[in-house]
Amino acid sequence: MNQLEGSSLAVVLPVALALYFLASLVYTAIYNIFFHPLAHVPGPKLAGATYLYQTYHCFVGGSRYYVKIKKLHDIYGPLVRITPDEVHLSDPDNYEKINYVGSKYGKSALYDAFGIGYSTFSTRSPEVHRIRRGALNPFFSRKMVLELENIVQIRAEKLTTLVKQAFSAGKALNLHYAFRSISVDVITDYAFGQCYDLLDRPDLGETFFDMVQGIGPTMWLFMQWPGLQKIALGMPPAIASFMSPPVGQVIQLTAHCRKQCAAVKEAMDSGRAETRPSIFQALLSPQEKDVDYVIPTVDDLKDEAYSVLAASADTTGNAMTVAAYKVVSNPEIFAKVKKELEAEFPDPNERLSFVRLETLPYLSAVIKEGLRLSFGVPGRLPRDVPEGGATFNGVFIPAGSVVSMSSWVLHQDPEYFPDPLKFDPDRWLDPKEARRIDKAFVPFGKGTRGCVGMPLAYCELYVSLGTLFRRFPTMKSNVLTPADLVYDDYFSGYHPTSATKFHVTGSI
Ligand code: HEM
Repeated sequence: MNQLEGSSLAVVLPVALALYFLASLVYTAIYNIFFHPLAHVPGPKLAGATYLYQTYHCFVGGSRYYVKIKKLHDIYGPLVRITPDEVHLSDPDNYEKINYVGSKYGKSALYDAFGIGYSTFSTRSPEVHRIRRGALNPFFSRKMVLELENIVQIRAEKLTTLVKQAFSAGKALNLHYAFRSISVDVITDYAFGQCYDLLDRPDLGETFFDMVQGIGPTMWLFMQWPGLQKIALGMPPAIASFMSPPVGQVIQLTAHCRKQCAAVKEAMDSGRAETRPSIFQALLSPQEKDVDYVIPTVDDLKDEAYSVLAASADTTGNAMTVAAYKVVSNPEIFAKVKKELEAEFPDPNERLSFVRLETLPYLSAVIKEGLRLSFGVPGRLPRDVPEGGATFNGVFIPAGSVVSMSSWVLHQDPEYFPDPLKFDPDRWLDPKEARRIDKAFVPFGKGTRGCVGMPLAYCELYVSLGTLFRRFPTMKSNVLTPADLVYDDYFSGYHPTSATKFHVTGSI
């Protein structure tokens, strides 16, 4: 081959590859729009044609595809095709058709993007999930939460100390981070038997939470291009951190979880007892398990630990932040909360027990509004349609397609929540109305795949908020704008890094 032929090949080859790529993109788009089994579902043509539409909204302007999806429902109705293979639903009547106990709807391929395939959270098959979830359930049951309530009470006392220290020094306390730290300290103490003690750090865990938030975008990246995940996570940590700090952080956090799991397994193998049963010990023990239960390896356990940590931190933190901010910044609501708490707990320094706090109707309504407007997981929860397909609002969706619903859409449905963005505890006070609107209230999901940590989350919310409101009745908050309270969706919702964080000031 002479030099001329070599150089023309160097030009022709990339052009040919580009043309091939373009042609296959056009071919796929035409197929998706006109011949795909979901071609009959309404929605923007571009969203049905290519995944790049979703990618654009997940990366540009914060990760806010969930906001766009709600707007698409206003245009297209209760079913919207949001990717070539996925239909988003907005009618609350459909929620329990998908999310019921014993549901045959498995989790979609999106869950592979988390890279924690063994975890109960990411397990896609309903059959395998039933066995894994069965092993996890007893550890997070209400009974167990009541037995281990002291773990939460210790953090409520620490929070009291932190507020007192800040107020007596004339300083503001950053509750945004303090609430998240409570959540991580509780779960690491409760489930791992080894507390991270973020509340004791001078930055209240800010660096830890910045790291967790930094991991977020990689999830969308791996979802869009799954091949990247194996390459990225297989890299030596130092190289990964150099090439992509967030991927380095994923590797670092998983390595940390793995180390904890290995230490417990080693202790169990050598017959050393833990001071208190941990989730690892429970999962490694064959007692009271399904006959098909397979004892997990250390790597499997690491997936479970990582998922429980990630699932609990910002979800609980967001709910506490929204509830507390809305109460403290609204004197009328704050006055009602204080009156109810003072009547039940005349001595502000007594321990406010979870079961007594739960009986207070107004505080309970405040917590429900906090959960409603913090949205739990704001984005969609995608599920594979099982064999036989399914019909939603008269539209048939074939098996193998993905259907999804989201709290962001349901929690703002005006038929259930008039003036939806108003923080209005009163809407929960009439028991008949509360039962009606409960249908569209899904912060924890529902059914078989609903949140396993719900009893623990409620305990944290009641005890931390009840204690704070009772002991600091004159505290004031800084002012947050809607832009400070919006979420970037990385499955958990994260306030943008540039957002002003929730602080309180006051005197003691
Ligand atoms: C206010 C706090 C919380 C909210 C709003 C929340 C919300 C949710 C939601 C919506 C799901 C369903 C996710 C899906 O379908 O993919 C879920 C699942 C899950 N949550 Fe939570 N969560 C909270 C706290 C916790 C805590 C404290 C834990 C700790 C144990 C936890 C552990 C889990 C796990 C392991 C799953 C997966 C369950 C399964 O697939 O069987 N969550 N959570």
